[in-house]
Amino acid sequence: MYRGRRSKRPAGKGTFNPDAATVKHSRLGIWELYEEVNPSQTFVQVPSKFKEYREYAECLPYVWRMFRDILTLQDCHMLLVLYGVVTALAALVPAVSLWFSAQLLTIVQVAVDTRTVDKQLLFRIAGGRIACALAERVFRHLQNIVATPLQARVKRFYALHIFHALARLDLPTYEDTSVQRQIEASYSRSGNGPAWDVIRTSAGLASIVMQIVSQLTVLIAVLREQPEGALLTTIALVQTTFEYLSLKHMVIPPMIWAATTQSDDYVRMEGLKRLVNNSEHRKEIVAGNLGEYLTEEYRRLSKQVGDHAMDFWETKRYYESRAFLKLTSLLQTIVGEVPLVAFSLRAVQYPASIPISLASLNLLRQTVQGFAFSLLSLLDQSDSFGVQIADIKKLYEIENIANHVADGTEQFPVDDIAPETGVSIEFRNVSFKYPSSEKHALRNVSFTIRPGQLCVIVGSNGSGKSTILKLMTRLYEPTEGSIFINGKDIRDLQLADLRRRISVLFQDYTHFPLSIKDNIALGNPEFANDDEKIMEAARLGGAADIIKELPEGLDTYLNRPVRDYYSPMPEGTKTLFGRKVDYGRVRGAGGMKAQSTTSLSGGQMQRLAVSRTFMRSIMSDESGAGVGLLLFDEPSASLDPAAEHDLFERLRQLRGQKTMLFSSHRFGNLTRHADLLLYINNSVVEESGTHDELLKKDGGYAHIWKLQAQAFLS
Ligand SMILES: Nc1ncnc2c1ncn2[C@@H]1O[C@H](COP(=O)(O)OP(=O)(O)OP(=O)(O)O)[C@@H](O)[C@H]1O
Repeated sequence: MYRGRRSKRPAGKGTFNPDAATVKHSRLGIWELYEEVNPSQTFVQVPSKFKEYREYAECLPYVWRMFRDILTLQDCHMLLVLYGVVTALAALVPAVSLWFSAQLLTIVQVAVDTRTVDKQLLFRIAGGRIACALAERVFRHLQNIVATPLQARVKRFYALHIFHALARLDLPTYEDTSVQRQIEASYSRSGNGPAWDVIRTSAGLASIVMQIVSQLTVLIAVLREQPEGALLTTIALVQTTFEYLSLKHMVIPPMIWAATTQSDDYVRMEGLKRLVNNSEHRKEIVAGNLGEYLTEEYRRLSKQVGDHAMDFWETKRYYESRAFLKLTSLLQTIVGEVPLVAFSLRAVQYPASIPISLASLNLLRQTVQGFAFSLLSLLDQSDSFGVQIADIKKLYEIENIANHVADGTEQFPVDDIAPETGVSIEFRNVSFKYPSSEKHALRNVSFTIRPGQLCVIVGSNGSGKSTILKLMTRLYEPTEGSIFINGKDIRDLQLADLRRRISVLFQDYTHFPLSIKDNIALGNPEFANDDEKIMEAARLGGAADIIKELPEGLDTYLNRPVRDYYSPMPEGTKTLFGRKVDYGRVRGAGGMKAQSTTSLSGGQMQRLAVSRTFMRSIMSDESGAGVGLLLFDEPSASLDPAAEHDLFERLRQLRGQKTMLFSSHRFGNLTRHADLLLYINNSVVEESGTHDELLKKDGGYAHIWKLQAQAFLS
């Protein structure tokens, strides 16, 4: 029941502590369930409800804005009106149908009293009832027909809105958990988008109100002629309310809860299951001859855990089904029989009214049940409607999320500097901690790189090399100290200008889920359609030969974001729609992981990433954007020695007067030719100077250099 259903309201600020006194702990098999007991949920507290409604009221201007925005979309004006009209017509049908039922009842009553039937009237009324049933179907169908294009347009509009809001977020903002939650809320709970949810629920609420008013009108007319009406209505209302409440009690989970398992055996069992199901481990299972051992272990653990080896949802369902025979469900069964008992007692009291009361009983029960459910679901829907309109507020607010890294105001470069000239960089007492960490990644770092210099940062894993590069591009702000580029504090420069002057290849570069062409072209989108330039960048990055060998060349998707769908194919089918048939996906149906990527080696992927950097650094000169600083974080980590040599040669030839900075563990050609070496250890720059100077110093750099040199000599 919890599955796929988010809590009614997303958790707000604060923390959840499973050990707190307000948290109820229960053990379900191997699972420990912790539920926050919120007193305001058990008893409806008027002041808090009031506050809730006030909060919802604050969201109404956003809903108004939403409707205004939707009305500007193509044809949505007309579609919205049509949707409203069809919904209203559909809402009136039950009342008309009820009126016909009452007429039928009258005919039966007259027939009992007078033993005559007005046949014409009877047929007219029967026809009316059939027409009502048909009309209801037709209106629902029309509602769907109108809703489809309307929903598609609304969804498309807000998908773009969210896309834009997300695309402009910087790294620390995007990683911020409160921002993540806000983004999550702007997608809707139902998957249709919050805007469509609000339109549908508004129409639903209006429809319920119309149904209630129209049915009530007919009901009053019917009851006026029935002596037992008031009693039977009350009984039916009580019964329906009771059913509804016990259903609601079962369905709505507490808002905050968490479950975990302490069973190490179960955790290990699941681990083993994944190990054999996931194709990426297959090599090691086979080479390590692990098949038998794994089966034996799985058998042993499975026996140990026994019938409790169920995932959380299964366990939860099992325990819920055990609680079926609760007092409330027994009471519900008894209350269900009350109307018949009451009717029997009345029949004993007034035997003459038996036939007509029986008919009234059915009519009333049906109507009142429908009526009461409408009324109660109105209350329920108005609750979720509140949550939905609150989501609309969040949907609009995501466009106002302020980036943590504030934009500067100064243009860069100023006119007197030629775009192709390298820049100078100075770190002055820079310290930095990642937002999610208490530990310093850099501590009081100071150094200066002059224009056009080649600087190499060396140091062990985790010493802070990549962090220096991230701070230069202002992905993060220093916690203390300042960074200057051409003597200007980078915080004062316009971010777009600063980043245009820098080309960076991160160590943890990623391959975008786009074509190879896009992957390279996004280095400089200005030339996104210039295949010649893209291939030139690929050649410089050492990827041209790889691309030529791919059947789809530049248009190859390494990881296609949209998959093809097909049944298991006859064995001879090797390609479909011009692509290799992915048998992994067929295995996927059996729980195996699907492989849908064209695999390239780590080195080949790195060549593609380097090509993107070339696209940016070399091609941008022609566009006048002028990259003045090239940053490379371990650009050759996955390259073979020949490829590494070629890459550095090309970079040396092409860099001109640009300032270039590498981070590396490898000592060799690069460090020997560097104008400046920064030896960083444990977040601190311990040594700086040229290769010869640092060797003379005989410190940490010299020590590691000798270690690596020894490896070659011995
Ligand atoms: N996004 C992050 N959030 C929190 N801590 C981080 C993050 N990235 C890096 N760190 C931490 O900051 C420190 C410096 O990391 P950095 O990536 O700069 O090291 P590095 O010298 O480039 O290492 P390597 O040679 O392994 O690439 C490390 O202790 C690392 O664990």
